[in-house]
Amino acid sequence: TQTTRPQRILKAVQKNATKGDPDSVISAIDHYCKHSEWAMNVGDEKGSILDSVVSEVNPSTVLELGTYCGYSAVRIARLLSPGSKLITVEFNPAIAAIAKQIIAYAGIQDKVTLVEGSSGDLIPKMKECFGITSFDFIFLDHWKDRYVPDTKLLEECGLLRKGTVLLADNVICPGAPEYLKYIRNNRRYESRYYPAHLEYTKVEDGLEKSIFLG
Ligand SMILES: O=C(NCCCCc1cc2ccncc2s1)c1cc(-c2ccc(F)cc2)cc(O)c1O
Ligand SMILES: [Mg+2]
Repeated sequence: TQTTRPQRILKAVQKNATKGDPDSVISAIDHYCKHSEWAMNVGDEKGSILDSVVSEVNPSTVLELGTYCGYSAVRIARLLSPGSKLITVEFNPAIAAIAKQIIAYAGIQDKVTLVEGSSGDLIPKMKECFGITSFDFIFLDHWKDRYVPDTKLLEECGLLRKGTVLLADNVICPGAPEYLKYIRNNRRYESRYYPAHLEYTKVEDGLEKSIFLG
């Protein structure tokens, strides 16, 4: 019977990466998606920008919206200091099951909590469920039309603090025009665009970094 793309990505990790070595997991996924089949991981070009922003912020609490196969969760968690936590939200249970295995294979499962469900339902429960007061860093990589409502929800739930950094993937392709309009015209945020390309392609894309000013 036919396997799914996430299952094939997990197989490539198990075949080509070294257990407990996050960098080899990242390389194995990028190699597979460059040479075998495209997949919607943030990829190596935008991933390097993600790395630099995470390293600069050095966050203790991270929220990722949109786990997919766990590629960006591994990228982020491998850079976190001991005691820091990444909470990552995935909508699709079958995909979440693969991501959990890839995160475990990389050996960074102690830093990552993968939650299944929709961001709109889960964000209001973050404080009570995970004892989070606020997030230091948020990576938006889920449904592009959820970027604005979920940013507003994070504000309303008091999950942003002065200096919280939001980094949004795909603001050009597939695109998040309402998000760019919202965040760039909002005096409570200081935003900067990082031009790049859609993962594993020459198509224009980029990341929008926004600092919440309180
Ligand atoms: O849709 C994308 N990513 C979201 C997947 C949706 C997963 C979730 C939705 C949801 C809702 C509520 N709460 C939790 C979640 S988790 C996505 C798509 C492309 C792309 C680009 C060009 C193409 F031709 C075709 C696809 C590239 C990317 O980098 C992406 O991130
Ligand atoms: Mg993306």
